[in-house]
Amino acid sequence: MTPPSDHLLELTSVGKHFGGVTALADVSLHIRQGEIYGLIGPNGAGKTTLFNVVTGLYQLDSGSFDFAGQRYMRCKPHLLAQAGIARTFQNIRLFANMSALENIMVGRHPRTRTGIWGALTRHAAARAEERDTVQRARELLDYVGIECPHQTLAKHLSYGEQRRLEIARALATEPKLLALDEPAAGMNATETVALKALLQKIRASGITVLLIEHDVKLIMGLCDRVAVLDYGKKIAEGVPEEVRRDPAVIAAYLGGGEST
Ligand SMILES: Nc1ncnc2c1ncn2[C@@H]1O[C@H](COP(=O)(O)OP(=O)(O)OP(=O)(O)O)[C@@H](O)[C@H]1O
Repeated sequence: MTPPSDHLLELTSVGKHFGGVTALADVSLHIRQGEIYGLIGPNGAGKTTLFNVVTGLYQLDSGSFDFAGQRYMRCKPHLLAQAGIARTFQNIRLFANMSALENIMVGRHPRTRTGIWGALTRHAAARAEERDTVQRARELLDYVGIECPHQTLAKHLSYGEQRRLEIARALATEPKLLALDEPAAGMNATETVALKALLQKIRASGITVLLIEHDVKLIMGLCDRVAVLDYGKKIAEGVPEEVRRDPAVIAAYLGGGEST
């Protein structure tokens, strides 16, 4: 099935189980080109599992997903990265002892052409590509608002800068879809405001964003549409105001102790 042209990602009846646990049950949703799509739900609702399915870390048990008009079944993470899906993780996963610049350069890998041989023999094409990689990494550091010297080790950046560096590394892959797993987790109010502005800038540049977030204020103020998962099922979807008032959503959060 070819999705309508503005559907960048389309999940159809996706199911995923771990032994007796149903992490995703018959989940169908689509994400439109150019929107910020929020995914919320109580702890254990299946949000990260959905991310892991669409980034190839987990294989789905049933259903299908299409990305940019192509069906992906049993696809490896690096192929999905090449297809244009980039992600960050719930816990920061930077190379702590590499510089901020080098962390971003690693992210360019899916888009480089000369490969390991070229790098080892250092022929002209490989040297030109490396210059481009460094240049693009510098631009991305500026783009996400990291102002420290580029050689600063990742571990010496502030918490908010480390989170933004992860986003820069994901952007280095030139994604069509940027999937962010709780990017505001642990941020203070000032850092969250800066993150919100960055995500708006990313959307304005034409990149579609899929966002898991427990900060409901951020989700409601930022997302074009929101889906709510509960016990692996999609219980609501719509514009933020609609979803906020949905009785099933209110019940799920009150029942789950309103962790968000
Ligand atoms: N690798 C795994 N092995 C076994 N069970 C898993 C695995 N990954 C997730 N689960 C289970 O699947 C369910 C959904 O988990 P998931 O991490 O996707 O939820 P979540 O909505 O992201 O939760 P949180 O907000 O706490 O991160 C949970 O019951 C979880 O224990």
